[in-house]
Amino acid sequence: MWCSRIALRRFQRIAVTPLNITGGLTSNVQREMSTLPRVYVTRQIPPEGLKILRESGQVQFELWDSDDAPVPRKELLQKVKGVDGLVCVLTEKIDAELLDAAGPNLKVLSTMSVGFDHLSLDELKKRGIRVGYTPDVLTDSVAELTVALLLTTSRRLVEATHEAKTGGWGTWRTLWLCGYELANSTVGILGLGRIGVAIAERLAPFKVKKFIYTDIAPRPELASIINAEYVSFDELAKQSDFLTVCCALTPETKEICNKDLFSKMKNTSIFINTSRGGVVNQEDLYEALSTGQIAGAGLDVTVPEPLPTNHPLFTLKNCVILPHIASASYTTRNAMSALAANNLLLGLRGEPMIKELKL
Ligand SMILES: O=CC(=O)O
Repeated sequence: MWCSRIALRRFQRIAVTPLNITGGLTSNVQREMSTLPRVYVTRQIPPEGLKILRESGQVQFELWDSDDAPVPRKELLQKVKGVDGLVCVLTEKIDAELLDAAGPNLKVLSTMSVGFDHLSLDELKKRGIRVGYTPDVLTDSVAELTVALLLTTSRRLVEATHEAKTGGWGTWRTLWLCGYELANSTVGILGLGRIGVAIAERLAPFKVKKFIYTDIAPRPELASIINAEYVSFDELAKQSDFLTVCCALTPETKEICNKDLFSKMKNTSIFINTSRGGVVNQEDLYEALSTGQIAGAGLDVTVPEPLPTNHPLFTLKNCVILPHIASASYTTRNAMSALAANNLLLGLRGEPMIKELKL
């Protein structure tokens, strides 16, 4: 608790608004600044990124000075008019309408996310807009959270704390709140990338027997790090005791986890998703969980977000739902904001970004 208070205070000290940037400057400096590239930042991003933008002397920026709610679409469409650069987060849909509103000055988009399903890549490419994103810096945090969610789900921790708090804890019982253990299990990874490898590395000490994965094609270099075997999609479903989804959301992976997959899984298996909600058909998942087709699911991502509190998935004891927090550690979110800021500045200078999407 003390830790989060200190972090919050630090955040409040460093955070700047557009007013702080220009406030107190001489009119000469203000005139000079008005020739700098204009940037709109769609969220109050963590302090490291703001500091980099502010101290760069390279841009003038304005931001939606809140982290509580996304900038309303109407305001966003107004604010992006004529900007040279845009820093966004994953709640902003960057589509043809927005890019048209921004106009031809927009040269660089920098998203503070590893996922890019909120971006219309074709539209960005058509307009020659370069795109930065934030992979790698969040890998550890996402892998840690995935392991936490997996254990929470498989060992029924939410149910257990609820029982303890609400009087359900009677005598010690032999099969009460039993779950499934990682020792001697097969862990399947759907979409093997940096994050899948990092998850497997963390799970291996739990004495997992075997790692398997599927992807568009084998990825031997990554697989060799964790000694994972490439299998078909069907085999992944059939063999996995724990199936963790790590793929990006693309037209090809949309709702790839549906009744076809769930019907092939063991009724003792646990399904975990920390990638994007759109890869799952939630009605099929509800069916699989409520009929006992699979044992449990842990989801950090859903469609929509936030998931309405009256959504049927919330009624299931064997479904643990988190509010999209996989990368939510102070270190990681600051690193993401710094990378997003640096990508933007490099892009605006016409230099290679640290992490740039190939369009
Ligand atoms: O989900 C989080 C991200 O894409 O960074």
